[in-house]
Amino acid sequence: MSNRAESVLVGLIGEGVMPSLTPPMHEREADVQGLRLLYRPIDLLELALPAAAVGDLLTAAQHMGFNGLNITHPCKQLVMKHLDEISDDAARLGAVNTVLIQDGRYIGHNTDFSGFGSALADGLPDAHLDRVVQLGAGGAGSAVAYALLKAGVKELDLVDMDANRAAERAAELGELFPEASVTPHTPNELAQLMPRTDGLVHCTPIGMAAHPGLPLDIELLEPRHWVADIVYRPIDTQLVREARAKGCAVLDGGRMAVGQAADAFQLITGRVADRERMRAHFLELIAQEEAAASLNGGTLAKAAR
Ligand SMILES: NC(=O)C1=CN([C@@H]2O[C@H](COP(=O)(O)OP(=O)(O)OC[C@H]3O[C@@H](n4cnc5c(N)ncnc54)[C@H](O)[C@@H]3O)[C@@H](O)[C@H]2O)C=CC1
Ligand SMILES: O=C1C[C@@](O)(C(=O)O)C[C@@H](O)[C@@H]1O
Repeated sequence: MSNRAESVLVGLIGEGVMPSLTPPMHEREADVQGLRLLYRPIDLLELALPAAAVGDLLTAAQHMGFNGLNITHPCKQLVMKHLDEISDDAARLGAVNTVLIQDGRYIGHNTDFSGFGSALADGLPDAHLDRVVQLGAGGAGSAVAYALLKAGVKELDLVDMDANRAAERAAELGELFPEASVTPHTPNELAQLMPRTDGLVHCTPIGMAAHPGLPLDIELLEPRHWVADIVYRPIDTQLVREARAKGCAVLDGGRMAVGQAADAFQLITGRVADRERMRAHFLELIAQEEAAASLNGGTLAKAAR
């Protein structure tokens, strides 16, 4: 038996979270550090609960002695009205993916943006950040764009096939970062944008096992560009492979997945996670998944993200 101060109980609330690699990443890191930590997925689909149940689940988690929660699709905005305190960045970004339960209070943070930010700094330390093209302005893309602007990107070209979404996100981000220029575009403008950019960040689902292929004409990529993909199932997406073959400096999507987990681990446990050790474990898990999928004829697509 142990209490909240002696061991750590964490959950992940969202739809389709059973295949998530975040629980094993936290548990392994805690094991190595000699910390007793259990991390359970709480899947709204399995429980047949609507996204609006997130508030009741927070209360239940508090009653049951949870120390913290990760929150994912479709609850990252919905959860905010149930919180007692929200970090400045999460409030500005308008999304929470980590909730600490402390002294009966709920405190929200966002480690998607901080995880991408540290991934970029660690994985592409020499990347020029004056001008960046970002493809995809959805949920994850919003956190990534926020991180890019915080990292000092001066001109961010936000490209999405949904022109309204690109325009809305660009306007929101432009207000948050008035010193930068954030411009919305559609994919048919990429031929004009790529020759002017330092790097490309990819945040659409293209390249996932369920959506194979390339998100842009690969001829537009030059060896001087750096490329960051956030898709990590598979870890070597076609974009990652072809960018590497061209000689581009490349960041794979696993870096962000590990970054968000490492930052949440630190917030929840108060201990610093060893990111390289966590990444090595993450790559092991992905390799196991990819090997199992190739035995089953490519059903990696079943994994949610
Ligand atoms: N590395 C990590 O930690 C994470 C990675 N992901 C990856 O990021 C991908 C995107 O996730 P979300 O932003 O949550 O999805 P989302 O569905 O909220 O957004 C995707 C956006 O891409 C746009 N889009 C789709 N196809 C496009 C194309 N061909 N050209 C231009 N725009 C296009 C859509 O209009 C939409 O705005 C996921 O599929 C997943 O693979 C997601 C979350 C975390
Ligand atoms: O969106 C994501 C992905 C995630 O849900 C996962 O399954 O790894 C974990 C969340 O913390 C993060 O915000």
